[in-house]
Amino acid sequence: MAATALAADAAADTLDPAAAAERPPVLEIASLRKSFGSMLALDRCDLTLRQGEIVALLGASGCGKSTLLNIIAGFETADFGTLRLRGALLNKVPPHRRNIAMVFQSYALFPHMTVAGNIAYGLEVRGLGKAEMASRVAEMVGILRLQGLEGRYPQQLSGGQRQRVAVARALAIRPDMLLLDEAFSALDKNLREETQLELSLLLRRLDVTTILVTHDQREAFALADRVAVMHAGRIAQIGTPEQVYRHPATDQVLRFLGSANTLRGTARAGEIRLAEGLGYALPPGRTVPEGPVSVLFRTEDAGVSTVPTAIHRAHPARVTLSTFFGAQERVVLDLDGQQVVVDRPVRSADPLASLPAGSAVFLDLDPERCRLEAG
Ligand SMILES: Nc1ncnc2c1ncn2[C@@H]1O[C@H](COP(=O)(O)OP(=O)(O)OP(=O)(O)O)[C@@H](O)[C@H]1O
Repeated sequence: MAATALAADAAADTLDPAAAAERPPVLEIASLRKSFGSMLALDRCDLTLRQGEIVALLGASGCGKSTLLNIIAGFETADFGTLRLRGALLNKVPPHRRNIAMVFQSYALFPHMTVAGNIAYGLEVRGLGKAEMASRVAEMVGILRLQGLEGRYPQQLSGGQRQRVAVARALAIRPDMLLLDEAFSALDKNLREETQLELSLLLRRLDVTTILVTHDQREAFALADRVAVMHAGRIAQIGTPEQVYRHPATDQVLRFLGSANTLRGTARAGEIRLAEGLGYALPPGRTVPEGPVSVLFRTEDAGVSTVPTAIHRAHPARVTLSTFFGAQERVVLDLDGQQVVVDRPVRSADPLASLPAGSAVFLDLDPERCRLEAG
C-alpha cells in the first residue's frame, strides 16, 4: 500500500465492477493446482484481484480455501500454475519476502510482546529505523483505536482489541495485499458484525487489496466486492454477492448460498410433474431431457397460501411444522410425500406460523425460479 493511500479518504462504498476493471491488477493467479498425496486440494484455479478489491473465498469445509490462501501467503507451494504480485512472479519467493500480510483466526499475537511491540514486529524484521517505526506504530494505534493500550500484553486485552492489534500489525508493513483467515470467528455475534463493518470501512478507506476466507455467507457478503464460491478445489463461480446469489452458476453454488429445496419429479411432454396431477409447463426456452428430474429452488423463492393463488400453478400441500422467527417464518410442508421448506417474511396479515400441523395449504412455485437437473 502506498504511503499516500493511508491518508486517502476514498468513499467507503464497495467497488463498482466497471471501475474496478480499470484498476491495475495486484494479484494474478493462473491455473493453480495443488495435491496432498492423492487428494487434489486445488484444481485449475484462476483469480485476479485489482487494486483495492476485497474478495471473499466462500465454501464448505475442505473445498480448498485455506490451501489457496496459504499458497498466496507462501506457506504452501503450488504443484502447477503461476502467481504474480504486481506483475512479479511469486511462486519461488519465500513468505517473508512477499509483501503480503495475514491475519489468522487465532490472531497469532506474540504473548511476550506488548501491543506496540506486536505492531512493530514486521517493521523491525524489515529493518526500519527507530523514528519511522515509532511513527508507523503511532499511526496504526490511531487508525485501529488502540490508544492507551500500547503497553499492554495480548492476554490483558479483550477479543475485539486483540483482533484490532492483529490487523494493526498486518497493515503496519503497508502490504501489497492483506489476507484474512476466518479473522472474525473468535468474536461473538454482535461484536463480529460491528467489527466487520469497521474493518470493511477501514480497508476501503486505505485502499487495501484483500482476500478473506470464511465459512460465513453473511460475512462474505458484508465485506466483499466479489465472492468466489469454491467447491471441490475449484472456483465454481465468482461475482458480486448479488450475482452469485441471484444467478448461481451451479447446483453447488445454489445449495451453498442460502437454503434450498430439492424435489424429485419427472419431465414429460414439456411438463415437469412433481406428483400425480401436479405438473407445470417448462418455462419458454427451457429444456430438460424426458425422465427423472431434480427441481431445485430457494426456500424464499416459493410461496404458501391458504387459498390457491392465480399467479402460478398452486400445488395442494399439508403443513408439517411452522415456526415463527420474528421477521420471518419457516413453514415445512408435505407435498405428496416430499418435504418442502418455505421461508416467508411476516409482514402480511396472514401469518401461517399459527397453522396447526396437517392444515391444508397451497405451495406456489414459480418455474422461472427453479433450477432443473436431469437425473
Ligand atoms: N497439509 C495437508 N495434508 C494433507 N491434506 C491436506 C493438507 N491441507 C489440506 N488438505 C486437504 O485438502 C483439502 C482442502 O483443504 P483446505 O484446508 O484448503 O479446505 P478449507 O476449504 O480451507 O476447509 P476448512 O473450511 O475446513 O478450513 C481437504 O480435503 C484437506 O483435507
